[in-house]
Amino acid sequence: MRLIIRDDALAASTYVANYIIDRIRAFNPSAQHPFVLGLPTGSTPQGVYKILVERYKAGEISFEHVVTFNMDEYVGIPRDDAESYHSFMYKHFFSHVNVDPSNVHILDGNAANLEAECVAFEDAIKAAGGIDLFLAGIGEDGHLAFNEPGSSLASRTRVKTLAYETILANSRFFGNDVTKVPRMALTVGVQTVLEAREVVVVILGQRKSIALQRCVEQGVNHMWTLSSLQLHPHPMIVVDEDATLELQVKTVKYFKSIEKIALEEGFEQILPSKVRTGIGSSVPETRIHSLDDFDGPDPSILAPQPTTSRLLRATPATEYPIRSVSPDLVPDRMASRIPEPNLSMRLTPKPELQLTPHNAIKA
Ligand SMILES: N[C@@H]1[C@@H](O)[C@H](O)[C@@H](COP(=O)(O)O)O[C@@H]1O
Repeated sequence: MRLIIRDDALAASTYVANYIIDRIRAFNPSAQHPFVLGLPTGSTPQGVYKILVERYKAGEISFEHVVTFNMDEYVGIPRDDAESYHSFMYKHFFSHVNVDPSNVHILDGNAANLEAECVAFEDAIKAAGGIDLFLAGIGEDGHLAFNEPGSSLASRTRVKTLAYETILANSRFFGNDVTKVPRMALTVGVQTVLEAREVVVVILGQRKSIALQRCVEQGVNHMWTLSSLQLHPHPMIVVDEDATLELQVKTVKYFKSIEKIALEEGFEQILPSKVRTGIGSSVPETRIHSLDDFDGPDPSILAPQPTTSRLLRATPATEYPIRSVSPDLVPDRMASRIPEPNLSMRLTPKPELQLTPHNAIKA
């Protein structure tokens, strides 16, 4: 995991926007081989969207061949409601850049069959070749998308009941009236996020600092679903100083030193090589089970998915660049490292030559 710490929200957002732009440019997307970007909503990513829009307007990046998948959407509020995630995305991003509307995928929280909508969303991700970079934010309880505490770490896109804390936190967008906040949402699952080739999470402000601490310094735990990122091969969390308030000083120092050394060595992040190089490289075969694959008696029950990414497993491990080869540890006995003693230098004389009271009298 990489944890990038910047002084403030603007610096953190700038880092993330530049990072996404660099990735898209390096990928060199085309209509046949578009860059697939997962996107979040919330107040946190607004700074990133603002910078992406500015850079687009300055002619520095094009989203023409970028396919997008949004993480989540409320159930039951009209698509054109000011607080729907459809409205959010068009207001903050899509209406300002050259994303092709047919490349935009946002879950429909008003679909007649919500479960079928979720299955179709997973299928659309699969058809697009999987997500290249999933950008995300988190809730104060460490939720990723709407994967609330207790969500299965093997979950996929589904209907989710919102935790009361989330309803309370999001009521600020609904005139601070908790009764106006939708109780349900459609959300990608934890496993859907983990299958992206790269995951970048932005965390800003003191109110997210406990969640960051739980997810970075403690173990993988379904009560803090962001912690599942520890299972991903290429996760990056970008934070401002305030978000680090609950971290140990040594954790902060460690991640800062890692970034410094990486920069000195001339690289920022090593990625799976072939899958990242865009045009000309083959996209690994994606095998994600869907309801169609299930031929048992009850199609609503899917076999548990493994926690490791099928997409990433599709790429042979040898295609991942290796930073350095660490020599194997050969266990040895400490004694073999100690030179043979020089007997003439012994501090304790030979016992037989030692003058004891007994042989002193004899002498
Ligand atoms: N479903 C979204 C999450 O994807 C988002 O990360 C979270 C935090 O939002 P904010 O950035 O406003 O704190 O809000 C909602 O719960």
